[in-house]
Amino acid sequence: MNSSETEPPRDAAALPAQESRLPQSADAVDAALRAFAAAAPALPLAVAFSGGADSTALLLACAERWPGQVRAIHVHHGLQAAADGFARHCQAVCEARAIPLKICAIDARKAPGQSPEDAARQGRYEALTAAANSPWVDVAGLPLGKGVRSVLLAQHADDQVETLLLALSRGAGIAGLAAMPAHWQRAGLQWFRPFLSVPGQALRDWLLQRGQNWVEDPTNADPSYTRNRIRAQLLPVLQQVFPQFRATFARSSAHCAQAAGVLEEVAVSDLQSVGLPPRIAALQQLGDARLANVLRHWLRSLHGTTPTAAQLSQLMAQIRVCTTRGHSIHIKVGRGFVQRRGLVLDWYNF
Ligand SMILES: Nc1ncnc2c1ncn2[C@@H]1O[C@H](COP(=O)(O)OP(=O)(O)OP(=O)(O)O)[C@@H](O)[C@H]1O
Repeated sequence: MNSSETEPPRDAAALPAQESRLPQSADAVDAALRAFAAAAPALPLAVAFSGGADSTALLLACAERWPGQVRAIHVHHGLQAAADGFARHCQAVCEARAIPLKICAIDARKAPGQSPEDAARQGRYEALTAAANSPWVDVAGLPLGKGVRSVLLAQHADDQVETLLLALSRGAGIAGLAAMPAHWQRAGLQWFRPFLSVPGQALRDWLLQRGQNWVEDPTNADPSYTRNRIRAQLLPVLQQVFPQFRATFARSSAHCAQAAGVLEEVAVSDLQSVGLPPRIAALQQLGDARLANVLRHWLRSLHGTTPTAAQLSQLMAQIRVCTTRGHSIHIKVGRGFVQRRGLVLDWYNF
């Protein structure tokens, strides 16, 4: 969810006629949940519950499938006036179904150089991790034991397409075009996105079928966010020109995810051979693509920084011409500098 003013929860009964149609696409929700259940996620699980349509559908679908094994975590960003209303809505949904809920208030102020969305996302992951890992009580306040083992996020097929288009617009490489993973592990938890194959409209249809309301984040309609412009302007055109775009774009992202895995393996092995810190003579033995790959990996995995395309190509050019003892290298890269120290490259920042 992004920011700003409030809107009352939407009631299925009060929706305009055209939104009340119930196409077969709601079946996509059940199919996705069946596929997710077949992967036997570790229980109990928690759904990251914003109160919006997507996570409301995920929470209810999971609660139906795993009664008594599902919890909800709502992060109160405090960023917009509507935040109290979102939290109240989450409370009401969970109380009605006896789903244990934790509401975590965070102060998602951005650090210098960070976007407000990144600050909110980072704060949200930290809060979700802490809430998931700490003890739970049921709705009557009785202990339910230690933390949950899996956390579920409700991003869907349209979100995945938006992520891919945003990556393309930045000129991202293979790892960026892989878009969002459906499963990963972090901080002792399994994280899942079970709805990545489900169109956003199917989730809304599924909720309407059940007469379940949700909160509409007013910032989702704010055209100053690129993601919102993609949703409002680009996706309808894609739908007309490439009706299967959700599935085919997802397939491309899956190919990229696989290729990114191979590149990572090659980078790990090349970094082992060039050594730490990387030896210049060993780097010079690599072809351009592998040199770029291993330098990116070195900078990201060891120094937590990503070079721009221009910085990387400048660094590579310097490595190539570094053939004399007196040749110095000192280049701004990401959040720091790469410099030559004798036979090796060093990275430092202030
Ligand atoms: N305030 C929040 N508290 C808990 N989980 C959240 C919160 N905001 C987002 N999430 C989780 O992260 C996912 C992606 O968030 P994003 O902001 O992209 O979507 P959203 O518009 O909030 O989705 P939804 O329709 O579920 O509200 C959500 O589907 C939800 O699972």
